[in-house]
Amino acid sequence: MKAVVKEQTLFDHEGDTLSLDRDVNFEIICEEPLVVVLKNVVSDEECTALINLSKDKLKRSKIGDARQTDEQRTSSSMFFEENENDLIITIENRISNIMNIPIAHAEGLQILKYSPGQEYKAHYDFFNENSKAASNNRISTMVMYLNEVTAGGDTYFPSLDISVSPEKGSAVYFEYFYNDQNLNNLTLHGGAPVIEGEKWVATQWMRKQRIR
Ligand SMILES: O=C(O)CCC(=O)C(=O)O
Ligand SMILES: [Fe+2]
Repeated sequence: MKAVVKEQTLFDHEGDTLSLDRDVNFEIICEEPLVVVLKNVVSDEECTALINLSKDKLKRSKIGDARQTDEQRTSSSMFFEENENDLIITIENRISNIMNIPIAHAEGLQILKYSPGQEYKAHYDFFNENSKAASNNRISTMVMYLNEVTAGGDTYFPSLDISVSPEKGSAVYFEYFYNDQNLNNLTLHGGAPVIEGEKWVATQWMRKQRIR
């Protein structure tokens, strides 16, 4: 019989609560690759502030090394600068604690807005091994939901048969820094089309090495 050896994970928290500047509750919904749903990550006030600070700066989202627009991703988005303001500093520090990765490895926080019919088709967050960006590749993601979506907009993982419904202040975390590339590939995921209402999310991507 082949022994099942579990790989080490980045998210290394025990129990079901993280006592940070607020109490964040979490539940592991897949062990390998690790997928975690977290509640109470972002307060109502922070959700509102993130939306208000970004709404006049949104542009049609781009993807890939060439930064082109594509039907793959029809949302609008923007990035905050690192340490852009006190709110961003507070949230980045909380995220860094949750993701268990120093803030120096964090890309700027991205805000995404989807209107009805808009989606982000299934994709990997890590860069293709042949791309330039892969030399300091992404290793983990946390998607935070900033509003209540009336209908649709789930984050889905087709290879894992998992789907997470957006809930204001909650988040989904996953990582893809496994030695076994099959595990990384299982983190294929997408944002399902919004059916009614808007969907606002903040995405944090972490890199293997520092980028700031
Ligand atoms: O909108 C979602 O549910 C997923 C977003 C996402 O996959 C990303 O920002 O990389
Ligand atoms: Fe993604």
